[in-house]
Amino acid sequence: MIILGLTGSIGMGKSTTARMFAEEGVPVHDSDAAVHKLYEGEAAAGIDRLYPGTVVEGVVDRTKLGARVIGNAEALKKLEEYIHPRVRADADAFVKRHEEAGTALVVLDIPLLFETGGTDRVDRIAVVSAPAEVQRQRVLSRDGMTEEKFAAILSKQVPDEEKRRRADYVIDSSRGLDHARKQVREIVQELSQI
Ligand SMILES: CC(C)(COP(=O)(O)OP(=O)(O)OC[C@H]1O[C@@H](n2cnc3c(N)ncnc32)[C@H](O)[C@@H]1O)[C@@H](O)C(=O)NCCC(=O)NCCS
Ligand SMILES: Nc1ncnc2c1ncn2[C@@H]1O[C@H](COP(=O)(O)OP(=O)(O)OP(=O)(O)O)[C@@H](O)[C@H]1O
Repeated sequence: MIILGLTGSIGMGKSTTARMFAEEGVPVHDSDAAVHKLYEGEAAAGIDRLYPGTVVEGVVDRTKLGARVIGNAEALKKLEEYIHPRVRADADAFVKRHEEAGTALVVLDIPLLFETGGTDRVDRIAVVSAPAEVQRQRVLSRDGMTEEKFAAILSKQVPDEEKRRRADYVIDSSRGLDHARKQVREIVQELSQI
């Protein structure tokens, strides 16, 4: 089985591209969705202990938690130490399930693939990318996003240029959905033949 790691910096179009892989019939594990799921259940009590006041009615409030950790290196590190091993376990179980089922290709959608040393867990890497100006416009048009928040997040991410350099495939999301879908299809075709 081939494990393709899919990643990209904030606003590069990673989630949109992950959906395209799923539409091609490739099983996709979404790290961010795993975080959401954990925040809605298992991890809520632990997060409430670490960051009192960020859990509302048993569910982690991401805006409240984000306000505590974005731009605060120590707090973010503590959160990562708590949540990343749990997300990794979820992804490992997904891989094991598909290995046992004889699946040929799976995608691990990991926003922080490079930042968290996840590159060893995948066979190939696809990076979703777009020019910095496109990224900036996309991100700043989101509700609740500010220049400061954007800068704080970017400073925690491996630069796009380095990601592109270290990738096996670079998917350009700045030339429309059809263009990206074509690239996704080509990758799926190539990797399904291995
Ligand atoms: C800080 C939190 C609560 C903010 O939630 P919110 O829904 O507002 O934002 P969202 O998750 O969509 O993230 C926005 C952008 O920040 C980036 N980002 C999130 N966490 C991190 C991090 N630890 N380091 C660098 N970038 C990060 C994401 O990749 C994304 O591009 C949330 O991102 C979180 O719990 N982060 C820690 C877990 C994590 O590392 N997740 C990302 C990979 S699984
Ligand atoms: N191939 C594409 N063509 C046109 N627009 C795109 C393409 N891919 C993504 N977009 C647009 O870019 C924006 C960001 O995309 P998306 O939410 O997939 O990014 P992301 O990388 O997952 O973001 P984050 O890491 O912040 O969660 C969205 O508005 C989406 O519609």
